Amino acid sequence: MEKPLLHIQGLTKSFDQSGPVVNQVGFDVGKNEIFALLGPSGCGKTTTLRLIAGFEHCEAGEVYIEDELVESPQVSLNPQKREIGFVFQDYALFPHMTALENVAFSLREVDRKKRPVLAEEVLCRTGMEKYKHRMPDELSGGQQQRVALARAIAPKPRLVLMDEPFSGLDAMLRDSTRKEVRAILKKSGMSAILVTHDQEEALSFADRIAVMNNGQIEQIGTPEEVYYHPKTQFVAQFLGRTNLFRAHADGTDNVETRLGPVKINREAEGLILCSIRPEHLTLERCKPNGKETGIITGREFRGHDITYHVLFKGDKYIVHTDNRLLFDVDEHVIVKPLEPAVVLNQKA
Ligand SMILES: Nc1ncnc2c1ncn2[C@@H]1O[C@H](COP(=O)(O)OP(=O)(O)OP(=O)(O)O)[C@@H](O)[C@H]1O
Repeated sequence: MEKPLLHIQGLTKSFDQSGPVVNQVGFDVGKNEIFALLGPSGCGKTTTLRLIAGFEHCEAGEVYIEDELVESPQVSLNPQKREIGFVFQDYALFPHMTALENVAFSLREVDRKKRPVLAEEVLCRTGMEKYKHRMPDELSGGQQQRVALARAIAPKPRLVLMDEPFSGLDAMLRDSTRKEVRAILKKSGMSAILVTHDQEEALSFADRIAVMNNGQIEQIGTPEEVYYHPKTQFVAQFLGRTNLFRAHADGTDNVETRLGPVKINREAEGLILCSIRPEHLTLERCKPNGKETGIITGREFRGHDITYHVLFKGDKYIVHTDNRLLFDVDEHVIVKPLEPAVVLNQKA
């Protein structure tokens, strides 16, 4: 495998006696890779980003950029020397400078005369050349964010760090800006780390995701891996809706459950906790048969798909179907798995 651009191991940081807020964090980011740190508020994402940037100092662990040690308890390379670009939630553009001046300002290392030409070229790449003479308050949120991105990538940093860059935008603009920013980063061959608490954003924006909880990484994988093959209950629940159930496994990849026999994604033994996504279950209409049938207790119609809430043999299930499977509340159904359930790791 090609050497990673960024390598982090055992990174640990505490602010006070209450224990580490970043605890033994380790991951790699490849060249041209977009990586996301995803987790709930307060789990340590921003602190991890600030440690990479050099705005905080760690008490244990190491950060390497292109094999250069930039952060450890003994080493703390000046943030400017790390060659990192930043994009924050509040854009942080200088209000008294035009878009072009904002971008040119980031090119302090470049000969003064060449700055406007280079700045214009980068604004062009982010589709903002038309607005180059506008002041930040004459631009929409999405446009300001694209100028902020142009400013971050203009000096050709080794890595771009983005902290909740889209959360100030409304839903429609957020989607389109996200797509554009991803395309710009990919076209420029940049590596980036996105910090977000929004799972949909991480799933659609990143090549790989690290799911963080309580200062630690619970799982690293592609969007498909973390969504469809969560390793822990936290990852299963944080990445979207899911159905959890316990079962006794007998060393095979089949378990007997109240749904009947269910396939699991690996051989297991003993009491196990499993997760199955709502879209991996389906419903079949049936005649009422006492406790053997389920009943639809609720439905959420969302146009292209429908989510049903089902009570089946005393357990509640969420089942997600396309809009051709129509049931009414109180109808009798049975719940059937379409895909194997995922066996979760359980903490001892
Ligand atoms: N300068 C600081 N001094 C003391 N505690 C801090 C400091 N910065 C962060 N913390 C604490 O560290 C923990 C992790 O914060 P951090 O900002 O890294 O989390 P986060 O996952 O980015 O959350 P959010 O999405 O809310 O920003 C929190 O409990 C926070 O209160």
